[in-house]
Amino acid sequence: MADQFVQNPVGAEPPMLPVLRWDEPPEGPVLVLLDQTRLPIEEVELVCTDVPALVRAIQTLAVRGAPLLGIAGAYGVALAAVRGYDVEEAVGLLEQARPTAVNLGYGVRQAAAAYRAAAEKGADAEQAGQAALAAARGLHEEDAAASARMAEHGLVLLDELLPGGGHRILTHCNTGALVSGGEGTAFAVSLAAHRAGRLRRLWVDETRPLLQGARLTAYEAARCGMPYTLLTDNAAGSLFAAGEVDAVLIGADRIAADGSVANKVGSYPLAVLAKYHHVPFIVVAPTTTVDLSTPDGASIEVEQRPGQEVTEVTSPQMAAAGGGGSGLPVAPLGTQAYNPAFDVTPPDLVTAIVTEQGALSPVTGGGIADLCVRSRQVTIS
Ligand SMILES: CSC[C@H]1O[C@H](OP(=O)(O)O)[C@H](O)[C@@H]1O
Repeated sequence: MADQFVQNPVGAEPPMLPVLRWDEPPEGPVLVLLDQTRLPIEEVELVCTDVPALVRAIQTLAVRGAPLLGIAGAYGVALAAVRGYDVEEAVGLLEQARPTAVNLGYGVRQAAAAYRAAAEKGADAEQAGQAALAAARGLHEEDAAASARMAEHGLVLLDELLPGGGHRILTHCNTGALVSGGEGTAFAVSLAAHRAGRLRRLWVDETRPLLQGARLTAYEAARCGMPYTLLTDNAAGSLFAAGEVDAVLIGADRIAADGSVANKVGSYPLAVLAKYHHVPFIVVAPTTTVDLSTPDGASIEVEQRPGQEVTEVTSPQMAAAGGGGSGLPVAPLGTQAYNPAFDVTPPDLVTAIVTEQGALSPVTGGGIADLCVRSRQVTIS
């Protein structure tokens, strides 16, 4: 099966992934997603014609990753509006679809605000729907631009922190084009290093239990012809001990006002390892991931996911092959499992946060709030 997807030669530059697009076929507007649960074996499109379908796609991680969730949420409001569904009901469903990534609520609120503003000015439903769609398209374009700027700022920081050429970068989960309107967040920095001839190795954590690293980051790195090696999450420590990691690059789902970072579970242990081994731990995220209304890490709601994701190994291909459930048990039936989707890294373990506005230390660099004021003119209460 793996030969359905052949690794590209080093240096390859494939077309952008069709991660998410708005389409208007004769039967009505739709949101078309690349179904990330089917990757890397199959590249399958998922067509959402209504908000419940999009909510299911978000909750099953067919579409995922903080910045992309914001974009999808905004398009979801537009989909409800142009198809004549209850927009306020759609806003509620979308905002609640997943709790941790602040971008989702931000994108939904941006599109909803555009819809309401148009309606208040006398626009009819179609015109107000188009206003929501324009807001979604704007968010999509802004995120693509932010991705490019984060890649630039991140590579400059890597070169400053790691003079002397080939960087060996450890990454966790997936932070590439599959989470973005552009080429991603942390992955985009690694890709920029690769394009500049300064990526010696990309160490890819598999990222149990949903394997975003093995299934998605390896897929993206292979497409781009990057020198990557997959590892089990519990092998990361031995890489640090062997001196094989020059920097850790990860994304974020929510950054609190004190610089605490919520990200895929397993990020916090990497931050502790990085601190112990004096390795830079760098978070790469757009300012839409910063939530100044969340004061600290303890205030971030961490999504708890079904224990079945831990006690079974599953894939859509297994489900399609038939049989009982879609999963292969790896624990006794009835086993209870602890399955937080994220963990929180305190600011003192974060070397730098790179956004589209630049890089700063959350502890010594003037604080994340200062960075966001410059970028989005947010008011600090
Ligand atoms: C840069 S956003 C990517 C971020 O989202 C992932 O979570 P999930 O796969 O559950 O959506 C993970 O936390 C990544 O770092």
